[in-house]
Amino acid sequence: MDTYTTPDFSRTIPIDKVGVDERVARLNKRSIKKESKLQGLKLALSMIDLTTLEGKDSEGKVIQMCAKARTPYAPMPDLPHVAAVCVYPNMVATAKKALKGTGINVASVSTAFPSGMAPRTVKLEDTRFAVEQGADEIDMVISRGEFLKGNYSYVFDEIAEIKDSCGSAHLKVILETGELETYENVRKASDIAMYAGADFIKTSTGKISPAATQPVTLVMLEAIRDFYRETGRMTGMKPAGGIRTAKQALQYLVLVKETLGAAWLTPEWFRFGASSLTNDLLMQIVKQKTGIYEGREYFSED
Ligand SMILES: O=C[C@H](O)COP(=O)(O)O
Repeated sequence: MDTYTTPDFSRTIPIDKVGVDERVARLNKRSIKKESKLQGLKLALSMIDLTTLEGKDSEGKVIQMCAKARTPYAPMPDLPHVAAVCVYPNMVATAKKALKGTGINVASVSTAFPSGMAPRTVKLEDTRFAVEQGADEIDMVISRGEFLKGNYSYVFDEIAEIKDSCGSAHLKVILETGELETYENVRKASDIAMYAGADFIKTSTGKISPAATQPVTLVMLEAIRDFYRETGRMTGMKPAGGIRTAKQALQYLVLVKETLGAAWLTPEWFRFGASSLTNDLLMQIVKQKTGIYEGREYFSED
């Protein structure tokens, strides 16, 4: 039984913005040596939620993306597969079928993604539909308008209700940090999501700018660390949107290791939400293994 008490969310935890930015800059200076770099690149590949969230998505595109998810680069069949594919609810069944027996999860966005501007009943139905279609993971958005009005109990209750409707599917809660205005709000939204039952907290939908940034991710990682100290419960982290290069991915892994420790450096606890990071990781992996840079044309579209 849980023995912790839910905090008073009207209290604001101050964040030292300069300190956060300086810590990120300092950690970005770490250089990663050859063998650890290869390991880091493969690890990052295994942590990707390979994503397509376009209004023009088709079954064909999703099937193609699932093939890439299973075998990121055919000439190196020993490379890890990605962690999950992330799609709209009406593409879940297609992805589930294409990934049968692979161990790759299907994540579905939900709750009137990306805006979240729909009644609660619609959001619950959206979630139940995705779960019925076979989603292993649900990526919901918080109600940013209610949050910014200070209606924290609304945001908390909504997350808790969506969590209930997920059944055994894991719940990722998207804060859409680019709309939250301050680091203090990012911290508060992280805490609300975790105390309401989030399995993961996620930065962004990828639909508005700025999407994931390293300072915002650090604020969220520190919230996860403090929540773990308080409750003993681990929560996963997913930066998403705008992460396109292997260099960025390795920098994120350093942030995780230094803030939460090695226990979080697995696909169970850390993901990258990305539509086009895979090929840059593959190019760098090939470079590390062979010394040769293959051109982008050698890698299939994500
Ligand atoms: O959750 C993932 C994002 O929607 C993907 O964003 P991206 O296209 O900038 O990689």
